[in-house]
Amino acid sequence: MSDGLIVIGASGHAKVCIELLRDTGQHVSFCVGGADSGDICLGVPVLHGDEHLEALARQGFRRAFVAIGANALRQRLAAAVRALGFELVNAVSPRAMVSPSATIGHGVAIMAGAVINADSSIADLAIINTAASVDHDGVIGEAAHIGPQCGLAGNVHVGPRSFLGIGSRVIPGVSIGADVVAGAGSVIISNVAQNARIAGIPAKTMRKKAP
Ligand SMILES: CC(=O)SCCNC(=O)CCNC(=O)[C@H](O)C(C)(C)COP(=O)(O)OP(=O)(O)OC[C@H]1O[C@@H](n2cnc3c(N)ncnc32)[C@H](O)[C@@H]1OP(=O)(O)O
Repeated sequence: MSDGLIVIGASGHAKVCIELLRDTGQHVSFCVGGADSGDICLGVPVLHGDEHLEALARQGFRRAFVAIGANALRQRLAAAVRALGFELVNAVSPRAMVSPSATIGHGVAIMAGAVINADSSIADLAIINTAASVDHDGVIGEAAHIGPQCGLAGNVHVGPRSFLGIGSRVIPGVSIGADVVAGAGSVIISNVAQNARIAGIPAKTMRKKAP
């Protein structure tokens, strides 16, 4: 069995995650990217195509991290990787502040400067991006992405696969459904239904594009 770690993805998000993993003393052996990925990602050799995962599992690799920004795709790939027998590790910056009473799932990324406060829960595959904060009793759903510099007040719930764009703000007690997209700088002051696309101050449903 190999101690080395496989990162799925070879993009900008993967670069940040590779550095987080290195910061915690972990060695990334290979990235698995798409056909159009480069050959090297931050010094890590890139294999092209998901079919390489099966071969890596046969070679004894057992630990993986899915570094894909797109939420639904990250969730699908994680299921495939787990089915091959890989364990999903976390990439948590030593420069993040994670409360000892918070619960953190598997395959989670928490970037530098992020703060996760008391009794919060961060589900599998969530991303808490650079300098974002999740205050007390927050609940972040599976494969959700809290963008850089977002500020979530206490008791905010974010559903699975939802994305809050950079610099969004959420007042206390708000519940955001699954698969929501909130534009950069949204100020969210009331509950949001699943699949909604919202933006603005205060955040409102975005106009549909003309066909
Ligand atoms: C480390 C990292 O990089 S992590 C990644 C962080 N990424 C982000 O934060 C991205 C956030 N993305 C956004 O805010 C995008 O604008 C989205 C997803 C909300 C919308 O993107 P699109 O679907 O392409 O919408 P589009 O650009 O066509 O805009 C549609 C309308 O919404 C408006 N709009 C778009 N974004 C916003 C916003 N954040 N706030 C207010 N209005 C907005 C546009 O002005 C446009 O208005 P109009 O119809 O009156 O002209």
